[in-house]
Amino acid sequence: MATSGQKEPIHVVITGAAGQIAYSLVYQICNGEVFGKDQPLILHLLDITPMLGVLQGLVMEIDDCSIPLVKGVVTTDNEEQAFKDADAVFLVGAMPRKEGMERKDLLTANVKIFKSQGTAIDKFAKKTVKILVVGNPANTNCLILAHFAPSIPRENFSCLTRLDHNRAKAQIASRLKVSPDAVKNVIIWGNHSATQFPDVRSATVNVNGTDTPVYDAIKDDQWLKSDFISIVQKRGAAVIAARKLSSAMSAAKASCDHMRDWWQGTKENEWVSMGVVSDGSYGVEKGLVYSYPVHIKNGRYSIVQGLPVDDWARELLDKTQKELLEEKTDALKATSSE
Ligand SMILES: NC(=O)C1=CN([C@@H]2O[C@H](COP(=O)(O)OP(=O)(O)OC[C@H]3O[C@@H](n4cnc5c(N)ncnc54)[C@H](O)[C@@H]3O)[C@@H](O)[C@H]2O)C=CC1
Ligand SMILES: O=C([O-])CC(=O)C(=O)O
Repeated sequence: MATSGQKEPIHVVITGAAGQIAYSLVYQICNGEVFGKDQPLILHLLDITPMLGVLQGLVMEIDDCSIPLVKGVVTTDNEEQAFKDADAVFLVGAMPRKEGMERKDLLTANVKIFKSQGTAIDKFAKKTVKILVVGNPANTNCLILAHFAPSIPRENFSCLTRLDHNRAKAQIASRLKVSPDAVKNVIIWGNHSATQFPDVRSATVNVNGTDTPVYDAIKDDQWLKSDFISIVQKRGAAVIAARKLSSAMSAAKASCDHMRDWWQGTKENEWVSMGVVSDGSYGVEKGLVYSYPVHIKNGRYSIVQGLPVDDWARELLDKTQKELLEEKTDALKATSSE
């Protein structure tokens, strides 16, 4: 029971808790950066049975951080125990890709995890649960999760494209030698894959106190329409080539940005990118998990409407949708054959 004046703890689930992203994620969640400095929480850490010993080490470290907001930690290899009464879920547990692979090469192995976890979330989580899928291929894993959790409202499902969003901001900021927080309203459209469309046609950058369109500030349309897009699309692969492991610190930071904004709201007149269940906006098939620009208020996102789509943009929006439709077919096939 919470003492008077203190909020009740919320139940926060992290899957793949023994892995590398989770190792960077746990502290940021526990210290109040995501759910608020006055929001106590109970952590539910799920991983597969052989990793339970590693989770014990993680719990020792959480204890040793001595963070007042942490009111309990549950470690488990059992999905019912993990998702019971969940308020917020970070689905990180899945195989990462190795050099030379595309994220969709992980589909057959990973999508089964999301069928099983969708079924468990449907039964055991709160109906208000906010779900973020990080494990790749993130959009299609999220689609499968939602498919197997029909009692959870569609707007409670999302996947991570905030890392791509942050990468796009960082590239623009570095080119203009300004701080990344001077760059606003970049968009990642579509799939968290090499077909995504990083779009800065509506983005602005604050230079000497004035918000200026990124295209006017950069003054190099050719770079913005080719190299910039390809750098952001292939950044994950570049990190793997250098580190021999996929992005973890930046993925954890982006996961926290995503959930914090969903929980606490976006700034007035600013949007962020989130993979969400499409309502048909921008000519995308209803039900696909597609990354859009979103505003968030009172814990609910709305897709930013009315942005211009010229022929060049239409082609890029359709190309990434086409890949998602192919992934959907493969994923439904892989999950129906059991
Ligand atoms: N959407 C995005 O922007 C990004 C997504 N990722 C993806 O995140 C996922 C995790 O990456 P890392 O932490 O680096 O991998 P990792 O291999 O270090 O950790 C994955 C963890 O998941 C666990 N796991 C496997 N099956 C599980 C199951 N059924 N239930 C619970 N846990 C399970 C593993 O035992 C392992 O501890 C990968 O699929 C990776 O590709 C990575 C970076 C960015
Ligand atoms: O590239 C990968 O496989 C990991 C990932 O999703 C990213 O870094 O964006």
